[in-house]
Amino acid sequence: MTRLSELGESHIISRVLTRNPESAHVIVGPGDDAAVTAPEGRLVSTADMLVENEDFTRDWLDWDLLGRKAAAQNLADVCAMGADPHGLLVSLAVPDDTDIADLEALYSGLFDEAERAGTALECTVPIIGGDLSSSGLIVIAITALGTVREDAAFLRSGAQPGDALYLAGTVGRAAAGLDLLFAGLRRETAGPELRALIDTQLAPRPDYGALRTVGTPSAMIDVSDGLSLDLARVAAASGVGIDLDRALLRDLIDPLLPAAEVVLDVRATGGAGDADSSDGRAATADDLALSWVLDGGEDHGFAASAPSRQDPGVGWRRIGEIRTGHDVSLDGTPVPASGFSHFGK
Ligand SMILES: Nc1ncnc2c1ncn2[C@@H]1O[C@H](COP(=O)(O)OP(=O)(O)O)[C@@H](O)[C@H]1O
Ligand SMILES: Cc1ncc(C[n+]2csc(CCOP(=O)(O)OP(=O)(O)O)c2C)c(N)n1
Ligand SMILES: [Mg+2]
Repeated sequence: MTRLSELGESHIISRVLTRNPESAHVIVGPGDDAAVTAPEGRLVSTADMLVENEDFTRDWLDWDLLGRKAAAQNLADVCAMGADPHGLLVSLAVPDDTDIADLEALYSGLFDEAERAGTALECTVPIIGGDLSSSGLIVIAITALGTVREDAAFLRSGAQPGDALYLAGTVGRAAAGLDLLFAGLRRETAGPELRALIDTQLAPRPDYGALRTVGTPSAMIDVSDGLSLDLARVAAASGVGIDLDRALLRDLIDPLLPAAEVVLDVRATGGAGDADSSDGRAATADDLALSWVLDGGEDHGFAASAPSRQDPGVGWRRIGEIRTGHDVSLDGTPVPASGFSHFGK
């Protein structure tokens, strides 16, 4: 083991960046005061961080998966705007006794996810810079840049009554994985079905390719905080109501039932269990699975509205419709916006 405190900063940076892909649009990459790149079209920028104890715990830390998650949550935001990712700025604070091998694993996860997005969208996604600091708690803050053709960005504000509502990827699986982790399960010991849910929490895999098949959506959002909260944002931005169809959510709910049984069992026997769950009162496996699907966001599924006559394209499933009004409902019954919020409200 070699601790970071035994190495110099520039040595650490060059070690972790050995896999950084060559990219024609990068004129000056990591190593100068700032990066110089050549974007084509309009610049799209977003930032998202992962903070120890808020977004993950040391207890279930896997550095490679943490890197994948950090890249995925930023790339999902850029791509949900309809943009091609252009590059990542990676700012990192870690304890100075961190093993360099762990940091290399983190960057390997970042590069793997950036490559997955690049393959889906036919572009190269390099790391163009960042910052490194020492801290008791691990914090990874990424700024992702992308480019989009003039007037081609997908916004939250264009949904129209009568449009259909579609989802690419999943919702609820990462929330199920989180409750399994809080219930004491670990990916190393869980069976394949529950392990897949834990893996979605630890390293979500957004369906970037679906953003190529979507055609022209009237509105789009990356579901990071849960359908109930994120669709309420679309409803507010578009001045519409949104009705989810429970029958169309069945394919998302049913695969979560075994995990819901496990979590309810652990809670019933007084184990850890609901340290962070938003469902509070779920009494049955079906209620709990539904609450994961409505309020669980970290899968980074994409929700989009489009005229219902428009073919939804490969990777998209219909989950509801846009109507007049201003709230989100499930089969006509209002759904409270109780997705995730860092400050509790
Ligand atoms: N500290 C901040 N300073 C400025 N803008 C911010 C800050 N935090 C969030 N925002 C902006 O507020 C909006 C909502 O943020 P957030 O809920 O994190 O969005 P998302 O779910 O897409 O990541 C975004 O446009 C984001 O850029
Ligand atoms: C230890 C721990 N507690 C709680 C959560 C749940 N959680 C943390 S962030 C988040 C939502 C998404 O994160 P956010 O920073 O809001 O992403 P953004 O909306 O900005 O993309 C959820 C459900 C978690 N993953 N790990
Ligand atoms: Mg954010």
